[in-house]
Amino acid sequence: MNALELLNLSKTFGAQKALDDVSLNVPTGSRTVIVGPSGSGKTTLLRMIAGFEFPDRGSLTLNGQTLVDRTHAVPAYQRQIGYVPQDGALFPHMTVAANIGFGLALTGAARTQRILELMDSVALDANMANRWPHELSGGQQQRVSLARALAQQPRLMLLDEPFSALDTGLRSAMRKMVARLLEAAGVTTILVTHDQSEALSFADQLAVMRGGRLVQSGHPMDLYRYPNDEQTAHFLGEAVVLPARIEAGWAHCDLGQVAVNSNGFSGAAQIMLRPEQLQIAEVPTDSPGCHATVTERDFAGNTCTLTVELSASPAQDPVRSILVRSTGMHAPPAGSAVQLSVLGAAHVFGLN
Ligand SMILES: Nc1ncnc2c1ncn2[C@@H]1O[C@H](COP(=O)(O)OP(=O)(O)OP(=O)(O)O)[C@@H](O)[C@H]1O
Repeated sequence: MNALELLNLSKTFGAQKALDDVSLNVPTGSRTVIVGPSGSGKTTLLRMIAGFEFPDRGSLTLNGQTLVDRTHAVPAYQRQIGYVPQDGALFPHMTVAANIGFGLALTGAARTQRILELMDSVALDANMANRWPHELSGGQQQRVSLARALAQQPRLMLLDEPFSALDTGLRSAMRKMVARLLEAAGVTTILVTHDQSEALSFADQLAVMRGGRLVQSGHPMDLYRYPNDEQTAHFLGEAVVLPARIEAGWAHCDLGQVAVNSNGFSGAAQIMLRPEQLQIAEVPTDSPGCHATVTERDFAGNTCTLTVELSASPAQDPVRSILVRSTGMHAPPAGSAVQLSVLGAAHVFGLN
């Protein structure tokens, strides 16, 4: 069942089209991530769901209740939607406890008890209750902001780049903690980010935006493996894109013959492989197979990205340089003669 249904939403600011006919269903209890480059319309969409922005066209329904359509709009404060903005937006003149309890109807001991429960749920120590926002780290401020939003028992939680101010280690720990917490609370969540690895790891539904349009949505693994177009492929990770001739389930390209899921299609096409689908072996150059030379080694600890130059390219317009991922410790150095083989099938653009 869908918690939220967005239908044909459009919004223009002056001459700038911020949202262009966006439709999306958000299943109940899911974690949907909206990802896209800067200016693609993510925040506008989130603010529209929250009720801070109104569409020129389209409608928005939450748990069967129409929040916005041509005839009416439910104001933000009546929507029961939690919103955690990028900077946490804590009230600077209120303590942690007062921030979290801001909208709570409870009083006395019951109020204190509920605030402590909420602090506990976001892993904040009870002795922080009387601190001021400026006495907290970025991660702690985010957790207070989240606890404040959870206190309202929202029907939907909106998170706008909530981890962007945190350093890499804390960011991934916070992401896991928030995912666990929202799952345990059964709250349907929409998170906005421009960070593709964050999007892939947090989402069970991923929606990719570009230029105000929603270009693709689905399970993150499906979008990573089967992107609709080259731009989405590159946005979600490194991609090796090659021209090919497809015939009987095989792509004939600069890597030789590569398996594809072509659904009976034959003809010219662009194919895509992720660098981790390419295996590299150091071999003498006279053995059969696809030969290449390592031209660059980019060491990043546990992984290493190699740029390799193909030795012989049968295509008229050869793709000479491609990326391959290898384990950091055993990656051959620049200048090594190597042989490439492909793991699994390549994706053919234009067939999904
Ligand atoms: N209030 C506004 N007035 C005028 N233009 C706006 C307004 N809000 C957004 N825009 C424009 O609409 C487009 C979409 O902006 P939006 O903030 O939704 O993008 P975004 O994907 O969230 O970007 P970022 O990742 O940089 O936050 C941009 O071109 C932006 O300049």
